[in-house]
Amino acid sequence: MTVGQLKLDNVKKSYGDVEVIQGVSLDVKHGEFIVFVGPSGCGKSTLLRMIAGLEEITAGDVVIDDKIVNTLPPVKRGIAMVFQSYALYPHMSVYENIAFPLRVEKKSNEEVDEKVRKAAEILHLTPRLNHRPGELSGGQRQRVAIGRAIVREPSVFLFDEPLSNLDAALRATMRVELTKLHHDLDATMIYVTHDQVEAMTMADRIVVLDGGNIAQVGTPLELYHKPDNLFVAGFIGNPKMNFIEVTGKGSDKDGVRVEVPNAGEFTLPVTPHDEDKIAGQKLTLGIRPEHTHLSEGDIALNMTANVVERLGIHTVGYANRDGVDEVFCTVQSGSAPIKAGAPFQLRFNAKDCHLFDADGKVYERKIEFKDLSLPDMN
Ligand SMILES: Nc1ncnc2c1ncn2[C@@H]1O[C@H](COP(=O)(O)OP(=O)(O)OP(=O)(O)O)[C@@H](O)[C@H]1O
Repeated sequence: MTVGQLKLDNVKKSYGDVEVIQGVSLDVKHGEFIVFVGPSGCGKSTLLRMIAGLEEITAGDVVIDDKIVNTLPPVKRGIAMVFQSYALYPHMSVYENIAFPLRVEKKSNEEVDEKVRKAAEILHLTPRLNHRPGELSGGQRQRVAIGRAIVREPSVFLFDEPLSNLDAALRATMRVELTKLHHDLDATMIYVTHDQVEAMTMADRIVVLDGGNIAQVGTPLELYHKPDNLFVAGFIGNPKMNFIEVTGKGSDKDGVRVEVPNAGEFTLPVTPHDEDKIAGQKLTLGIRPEHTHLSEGDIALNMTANVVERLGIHTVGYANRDGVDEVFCTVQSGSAPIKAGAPFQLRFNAKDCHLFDADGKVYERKIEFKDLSLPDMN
């Protein structure tokens, strides 16, 4: 049996009449780094707590290493959880904080010492073992909390927004450290965050949750380039994908014809899933900011820039479309010629567009984005 496998089989959770997890199924393989992401209230923490055994499940099964654990208490599930608040004991040394779960299990002093020192080495805490938590930085405290999880040698690590109390610079450093730790431990990790940069940079696969349902599961680049629906398209990517309401005109072998208000009719290279439901339908065109240009592109929109953010590596412009109630975002590298308050023409190509039906479901693109075929970084 391989350890570190997790399976969720149609798990549900209700509080009274409200179903906050509405039937989630997921297979996690040994060694995967899975990130649950989604807006506040979508059920990320509840799902994680159901896996941990901190929350009863209303229906379905949680299976860890081939064993249904629905009714097992947290300590018997082979998991270890790291929370946003480090929950360290202030009067104990770093050593004793890390040792704590082993002391509870009445392990011998030799075993405790071996495991604590090994964890401290992995986490670069060896020089701090005699310090109290109050003498450590936020990042170091979070590493102590992770050390306490490591010594238990769990099948699955669960993280609930572990970096959200840290400042931006420390978060970036800890992201890299956690990714390395995942690699060094070869452990299965489930990580909850509302920060999509954390999700994109750390995950092998991301689970996007929307209102207690899985909106899509995939590698970061799959979600970025092939979103299944409007929700995922709008959630993954910063700055966000631009959306324009368009009217369906029909379809042929080249794709779906749409009318873009104040710009004209264009054929987008996508495959309709329901040919009858195109003409006259309100559809949504999506275009990523980095696919917009100032000089080239089949589709041209007249805009007025309102805010220009110069970030050095690139410039982000926010603009209103003349005569249409939309705010557009564009990204250019180098020094962008658009100026706040000035009119300009924003252009993009039909081949770079995504198209979503009236229910928000994507029409499959006929052309794949190239970098989707990049080899996996792991
Ligand atoms: N004990 C509870 N009783 C009733 N409703 C609850 C309880 N715990 C959570 N909920 C509801 O369940 C839904 C999901 O909550 P959950 O904390 O899992 O969301 P989340 O995605 O982790 O959000 P956040 O990012 O804000 O932490 C929310 O609508 C919340 O109000």
